[in-house]
Amino acid sequence: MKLFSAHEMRAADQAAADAGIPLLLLMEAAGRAVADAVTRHFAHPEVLVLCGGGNNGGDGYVAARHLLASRRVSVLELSSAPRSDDARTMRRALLAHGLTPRPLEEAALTRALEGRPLVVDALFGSGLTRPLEGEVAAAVARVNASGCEVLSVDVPSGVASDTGELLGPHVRATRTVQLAGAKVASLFHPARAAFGAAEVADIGIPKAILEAHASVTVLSPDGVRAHLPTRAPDTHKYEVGTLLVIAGSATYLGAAEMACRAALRAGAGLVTLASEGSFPGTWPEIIHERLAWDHDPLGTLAELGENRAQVRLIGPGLDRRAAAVLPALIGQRRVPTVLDAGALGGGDAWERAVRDHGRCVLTPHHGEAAKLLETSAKAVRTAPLEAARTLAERTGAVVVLKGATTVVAAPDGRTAAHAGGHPGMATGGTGDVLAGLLGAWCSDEGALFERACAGVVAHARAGERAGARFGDGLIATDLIGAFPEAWRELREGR
Ligand SMILES: NC(=O)C1=CN([C@@H]2O[C@H](COP(=O)(O)OP(=O)(O)OC[C@H]3O[C@@H](n4cnc5c(N)ncnc54)[C@H](OP(=O)(O)O)[C@@H]3O)[C@@H](O)[C@H]2O)[C@@H](O)CC1
Ligand SMILES: Nc1ncnc2c1ncn2[C@@H]1O[C@H](COP(=O)(O)OP(=O)(O)O)[C@@H](O)[C@H]1O
Ligand SMILES: [K+]
Repeated sequence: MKLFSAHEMRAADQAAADAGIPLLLLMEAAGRAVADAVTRHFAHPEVLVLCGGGNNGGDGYVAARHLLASRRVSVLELSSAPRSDDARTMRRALLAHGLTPRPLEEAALTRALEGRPLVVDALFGSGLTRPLEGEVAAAVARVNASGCEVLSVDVPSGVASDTGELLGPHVRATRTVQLAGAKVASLFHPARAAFGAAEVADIGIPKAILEAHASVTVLSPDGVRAHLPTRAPDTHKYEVGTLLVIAGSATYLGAAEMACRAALRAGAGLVTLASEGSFPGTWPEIIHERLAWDHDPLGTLAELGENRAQVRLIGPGLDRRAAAVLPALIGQRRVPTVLDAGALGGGDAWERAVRDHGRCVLTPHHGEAAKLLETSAKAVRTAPLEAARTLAERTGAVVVLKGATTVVAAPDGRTAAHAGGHPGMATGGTGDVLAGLLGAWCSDEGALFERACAGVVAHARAGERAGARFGDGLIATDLIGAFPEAWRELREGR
């Protein structure tokens, strides 16, 4: 599935029109899809349709017409007459069926809501350009306070479709029927919550046109299945990918250990942890190479054979003293390299090293991305797709921008987003687990973007499984425990 900005959707509409499918046809299909969703999901005998002055309102008139056959329907419209020819045409068609819209005024709305109808919200869609205010904002507040169930058309009115940030007053929908494709706001919090259950309706724009106009893929288990690592029956440990983890410090040795354990559970052939200090060794499978950050760490690491470091992960719980050698460390081996946490150093030399390397995967959370982009975490949260793309373009690396919705961006512009997981994952160490499993899965250097996408979905699935068991009290190691089953489910299409 693809994710659309308002601009991309308008361009797709235009391309459809140029190809011979006029907007009026799309609007008819849109309104029909909304009426079908009402029939499928709601049993209310009474439906109140609220129509705005744009094409979103046009969809509302169509839905009202189709619902007349099975429900008691009333329509309240914003006092401004429909602006587009298409919406006007649909309004006339409704009149021809004997239903006359009435003005959306306070008294009329209050009366209509008393009958506890299903409300179809067709006030504003992707054309919203500013926060709702005055009478419209008051009407939306009244709908929200009524306790009535609401089905929004395309976007809950008042939500700006291109960002997860909320502009101002908005409808809180029970369900939203998005037209032709998912909207950016439906994937990112806090706007995502306003959509309720979100679905996408096909309104007859040819698939090729939709594909050509969308730049972001919504990740799904089905979408990443082809990129899950598989192994031949006669393989050996040096063939499936060995991982060198350069991580840990006196305080954060646990981060390094969790990354190593996750990598082993994700199928790494051999995992070597290079860190200073003694390592508890509770997982005897992890090989420990001692290094001293003050005594030629690069020399120590250089002595490790090539076959022990087909992929590197640098960063979880990394000792602060590593910062001084970070650019040289990144450049030391040309193998796929995941840079997490302490290895997301930033600065000119770091950025040059990452760009020159050319096979890096960066896994910042919003705060780390803000530091790398020299902006605020709020700016990253407002435009995470743009932030991930900019960072990927600047560094030439695949960027995994972590959050409740995670964005994956490749330097060539491919972008994907995933909204899975569980709120319980907001706990220390879950990022280390992701870093470890990406380390295990990024052995295919020709498919770093695809493998990163698969890793993000599998990590989120493990979080969902652990969340179902432990709720908000899940801890990072629970994810490692849940990972094998999550991986199996994805492989088997469950
Ligand atoms: N391919 C598809 O997906 C298809 C989509 N279709 C449908 O079209 C919808 C987009 O339609 P749209 O462009 O006419 O915009 P829509 O949201 O109805 O109206 C907004 C209008 O109101 C105005 N306005 C903005 N903000 C405001 C505010 N705060 N307070 C007051 N006024 C405000 C603004 O005008 P302005 O005042 O800024 O000049 C604007 O013109 C889309 O969501 C979907 O439902 C289908 O019909 C066909 C195929
Ligand atoms: N509310 C949430 N819903 C889903 N996933 C989440 C949520 N909060 C955090 N995550 C995921 O948990 C991980 C947290 O990573 P990070 O912030 O680096 O934690 P740490 O550094 O403590 O390991 C990321 O993969 C992120 O996508
Ligand atoms: K709407």
